[in-house]
Amino acid sequence: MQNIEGVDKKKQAQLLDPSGARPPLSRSITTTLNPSARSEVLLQAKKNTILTSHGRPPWYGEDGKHLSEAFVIGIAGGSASGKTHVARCIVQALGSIPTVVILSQDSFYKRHSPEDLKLAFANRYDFDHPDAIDMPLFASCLADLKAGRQSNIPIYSFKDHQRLDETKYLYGASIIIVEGILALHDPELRSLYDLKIFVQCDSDLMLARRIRRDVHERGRSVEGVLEQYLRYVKPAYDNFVQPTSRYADIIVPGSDNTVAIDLIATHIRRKIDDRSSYLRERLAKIAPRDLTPGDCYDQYFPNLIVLPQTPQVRGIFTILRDRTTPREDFIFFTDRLSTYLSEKAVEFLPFKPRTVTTPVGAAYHGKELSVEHVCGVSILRSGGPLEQGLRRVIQDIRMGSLLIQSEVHTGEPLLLHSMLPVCIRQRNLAQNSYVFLLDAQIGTGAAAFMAIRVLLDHGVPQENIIFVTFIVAACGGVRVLQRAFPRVRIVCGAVDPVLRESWALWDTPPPQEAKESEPGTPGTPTVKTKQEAEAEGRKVWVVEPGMGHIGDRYYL
Ligand SMILES: Nc1ncnc2c1ncn2[C@@H]1O[C@H](COP(=O)(O)OP(=O)(O)O)[C@@H](O)[C@H]1O
Ligand SMILES: Nc1ccn([C@@H]2O[C@H](COP(=O)(O)O)[C@@H](O)[C@H]2O)c(=O)n1
Repeated sequence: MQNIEGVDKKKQAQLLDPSGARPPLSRSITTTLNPSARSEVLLQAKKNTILTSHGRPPWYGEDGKHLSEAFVIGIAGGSASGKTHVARCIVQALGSIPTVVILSQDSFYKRHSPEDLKLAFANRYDFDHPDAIDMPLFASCLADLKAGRQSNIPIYSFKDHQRLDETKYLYGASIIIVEGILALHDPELRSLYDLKIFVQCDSDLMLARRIRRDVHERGRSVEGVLEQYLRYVKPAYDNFVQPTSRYADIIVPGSDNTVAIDLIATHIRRKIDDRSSYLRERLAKIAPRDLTPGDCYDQYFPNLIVLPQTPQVRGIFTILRDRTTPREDFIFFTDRLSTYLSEKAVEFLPFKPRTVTTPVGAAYHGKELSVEHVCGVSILRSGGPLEQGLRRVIQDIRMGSLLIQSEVHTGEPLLLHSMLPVCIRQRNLAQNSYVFLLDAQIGTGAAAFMAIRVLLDHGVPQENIIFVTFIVAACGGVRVLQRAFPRVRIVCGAVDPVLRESWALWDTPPPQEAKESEPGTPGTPTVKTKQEAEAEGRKVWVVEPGMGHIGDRYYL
């Protein structure tokens, strides 16, 4: 998932964070964009790029299953009738959108043979006939996206008349707008749409627009455009495109169409209900149980693996839990503990027999990893402190990340960004990949829940996911997590008894600073009333005894 694409990278970075620093981690991205800048960005929306304006709220329920499918709109109409324009205007009119993609039929032109290419460059290839489109691939990619799975769609070059070798990875859209001259032609495609639109436009206007666009953007000559138009485009429009207008729920004019677009946006907004529904709070409060480190975890958490509480482990935790521990010691012992946890986690990878010859000529019957793809994914920012340990245990491991941030006032998780390794992005690889998911602690379990759901959407099997974490709150969301995803293993360093709701202020100073400051001087934490904190702060769930904010203590 990408944020606000369709503008150049520099401008995008400025829009996301005017200071040029890393993306804001404790605020919703919407707050950094002024409305007119966002509106401009939405109108420039690139095709085949996921666009999000304020993060993706949970799209699944407590059982871990999808609550609903993406809402799909199919837009057909003649070439240059204004289909893309209508799609972009809908995106803009939707305003605050969770995640939306404009999927273009152009991506699904079939791969052409050298003979086809010769004809294409001589304007003698019929690109407007339904046979020119790979309809089964089009429908299967759309079905994947609609079901919330990732898809790797082809990239097409109009200048080369050819499908390129690379593909475009798409994931996470809750609204999909499909546009293309034959978007309403194929019955399988039609069955996937929740709303069908046909853009009706004068032929002269379409021709004039097409000449201008093809000359400026697609490297064509006026003569070539006219030849192709008369030979193929116009007849195909009359035979295949125009007749599909009968399937449309709404006919939109190809110009002066703002009223129609507003009506459509209102209709879509009504259909998209808010699905976040305070999942974090429910996870935190479901069947709380006061477990202590002495309890038998197996009974409640079949796949929770806790490090043996040896004096060494307890010693490391004592240093990490101590609020006076200086940062360099905190980093050192965090890295030690994360190495220890990673060693434990690697035990769950499959090994196969391997025999080697030792330097003295004897045979040694040992083991080697029998899995092709292993990677790590950190939940940012607090998963970062576990990376060093994993890298020590598996050299050169590919790492990805998921930026999951709490919504300011509800504390609900929002998926703001995902950067996943290729072995997860490609479904055929994901099915055989093992993934170490890293986060510092599991409190309510909301972020863990979302991250696991993302991996499952990509086809990673539950049994191949190993969640590595320092602390789990016994009475938090871990129970729901294990119930929803019983085969996901959770490797942790300790189980803490308490999880309580609290309000954190934006700029709470680190503990050492707070301790040294005199009351009333800058850096001293101010005691606020609940109302003041609510107005200024953000809702957080605190694990006790815990280790404090592990990401802040490690990085700041
Ligand atoms: N309602 C409209 N008002 C003004 N110009 C439009 C309108 N719809 C489309 N255009 C212009 O016509 C051209 C072709 O539109 P586009 O949406 O790309 O067509 P299509 O996707 O149907 O091929 C673009 O330059 C676009 O800006
Ligand atoms: N190599 C190609 C492939 C397609 N076309 C033309 O594109 C038109 C569809 O795209 P729109 O954006 O206009 O919907 C279609 O009419 C094809 O003739 C092409 O020229 N070259």
